Amino acid sequence: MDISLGEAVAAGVKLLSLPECFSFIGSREGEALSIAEPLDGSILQGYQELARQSKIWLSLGGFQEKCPDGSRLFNSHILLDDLGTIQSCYRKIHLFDVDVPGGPVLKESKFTAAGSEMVVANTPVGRLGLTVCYDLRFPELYQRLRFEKNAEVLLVPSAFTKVTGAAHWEVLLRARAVETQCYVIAAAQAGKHNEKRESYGDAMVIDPWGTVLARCSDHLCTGLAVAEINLDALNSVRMRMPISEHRRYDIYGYVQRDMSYEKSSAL
Ligand SMILES: O=C(O)CNC(=O)[C@H](CS)NC(=O)CCC(=O)C(=O)O
Repeated sequence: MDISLGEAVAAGVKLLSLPECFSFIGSREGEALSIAEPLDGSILQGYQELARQSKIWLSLGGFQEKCPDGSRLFNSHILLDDLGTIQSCYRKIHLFDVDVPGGPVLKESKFTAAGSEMVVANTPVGRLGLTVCYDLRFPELYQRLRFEKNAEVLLVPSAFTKVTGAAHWEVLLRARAVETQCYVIAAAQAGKHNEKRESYGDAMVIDPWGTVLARCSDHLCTGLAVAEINLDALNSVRMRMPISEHRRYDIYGYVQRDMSYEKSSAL
């Protein structure tokens, strides 16, 4: 963490995104619940201090946030500003209860409670839409973040399984970027964590045309993918192909334009 943070600061990075399980990845069932803390606990305070010292925004995907009654956790994506203040907290709404073909059987809902709200936040790199990992498979969420809440940059911090990552990771991320005309920033866990868990890796940043601008393609190691978010380029893509105007809101029904979110964006 310190190494990548130092590298990021040296590279002039304004916002650094860390993957799901950035502070802890469990090897035994229920372990995550035993280390879970509320948002004002010491784990997050440490990251707040790092953000403050480094004057950098941090997107912390997949924090094990203890629910108020202590019985479960939320899989939370927290956004810290460059003063270390918590700006937003998104709680993962789709839980991964899946028997992965040729991979593990995972039942996230056993210890995790699902969130129920979409979250966007204005930052120096544009208006962010916060999501986590398995959410990536549910395009309605991204459609609403873009067409209802006017997101410009979609964040998908993840710990994709090796099997599903190899089959679906890049195609899903690029599809979300193209169909929303948003930047996509997808931080990713990589490599073998323990006997049972292995993550696919391949963190990447994608532009609104679907081009992969930067990636950590060595699946076995950690690293930093750095790219520029250019909102002029984003607006040019949107103006030339105005899908937000061509959308048949009248037919879809479930995706309504909320004009209060129309105004952008970068702080
Ligand atoms: O349990 C933890 O420690 C942290 N949470 C995760 O790793 C989550 C839930 S098990 N993983 C995913 O959502 C993988 C999705 C995925 O791989 C896919 O959609 O293909």
